[in-house]
Amino acid sequence: MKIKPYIPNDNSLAYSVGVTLDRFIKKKQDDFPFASGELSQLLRDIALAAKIVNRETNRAGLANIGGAFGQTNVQGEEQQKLDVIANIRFTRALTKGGEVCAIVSEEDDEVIDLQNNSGKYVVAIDPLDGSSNIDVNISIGTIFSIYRRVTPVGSPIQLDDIMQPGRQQVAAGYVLYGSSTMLVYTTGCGVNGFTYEQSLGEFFLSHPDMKAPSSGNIYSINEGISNSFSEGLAKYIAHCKSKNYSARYIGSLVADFHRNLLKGGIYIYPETKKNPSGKLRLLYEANALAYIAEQAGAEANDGVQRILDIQPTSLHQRTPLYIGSKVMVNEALEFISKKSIIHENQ
Ligand SMILES: O=P(O)(O)OC[C@H]1O[C@](O)(COP(=O)(O)O)[C@@H](O)[C@@H]1O
Ligand SMILES: [Mg+2]
Ligand SMILES: [Mg+2]
Repeated sequence: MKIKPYIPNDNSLAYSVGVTLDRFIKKKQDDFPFASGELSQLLRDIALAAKIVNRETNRAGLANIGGAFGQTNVQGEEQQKLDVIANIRFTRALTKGGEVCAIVSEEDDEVIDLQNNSGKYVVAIDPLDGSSNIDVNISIGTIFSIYRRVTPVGSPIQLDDIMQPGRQQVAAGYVLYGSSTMLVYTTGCGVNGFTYEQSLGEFFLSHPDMKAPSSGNIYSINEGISNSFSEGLAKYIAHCKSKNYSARYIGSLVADFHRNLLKGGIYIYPETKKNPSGKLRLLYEANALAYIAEQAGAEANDGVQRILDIQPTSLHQRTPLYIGSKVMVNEALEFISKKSIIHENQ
């Protein structure tokens, strides 16, 4: 009996489909000799829920799952049916996965204690980002942050497990339900993007080792709230216009962030009269994207400090957000800090 060594056949008839997310996670796990596989499983649980939510978003118009749910969440925002569906799907997947002890969700007033004290991880999640765009078929997303609990496994969860600054994330990412569906995440060793191949039901590595351009010519801000812009910010926006930068604003944070991460640009949601601390939420929007941004060579700031250094004090606290290409964020910060100082001295 003859035994022959396997020689990869790169015959174009059977082109390689690429690296699946599962295989990528496994390989990354092998890079960490002490890895126990729990974080890998947690990432798989998130990918599974993302596939289900992707299916729901794709058929939202058909299956009567578009539109309002008829309740408001703790932010006072009217919940969309898909907000609620996505919240159930992610919470269920994380519960069944068994790696998580607590969840902080945009759609739940309180911390969800999964009664699973053996769970090592805490997840903060925005199940459906860009809710105002659900019914008009514009890209929407999911945002997630993962922390290792700080109290001993087996003991009841404590506030310290939840109120961790963003720099303590062990993983973070987002799902973009757009013209294609992508999952982009980091575990602190760079950022990788995976595209969902619907017919195979698999995420495949499509954007390895993503790096943000250090600068760009895209600025993303809701100019409809310009009455609230500080003098410095108004000057910065005028500066962007004087440089003929392109204004791009989808109104879905994940989609605006993703575009700027690939092409170079800055996304700004400042403090406003309506939201003196900004609109976006620190624990399940800003922290995750800030971790991704920094891992891709970009930056994220609240106008004064690095987002990842903010010590959380409440579950649904908001923060101003200046995020994107390094040069552009620093330029914007210069404008806003300079103006306010001048203000004070006058
Ligand atoms: O309509 P506005 O005020 O510009 O706000 C848009 C921002 O609000 C959000 O929709 C808030 O997120 P949610 O949809 O998860 O509540 C962001 O995605 C988006 O960037
Ligand atoms: Mg959101
Ligand atoms: Mg949301």
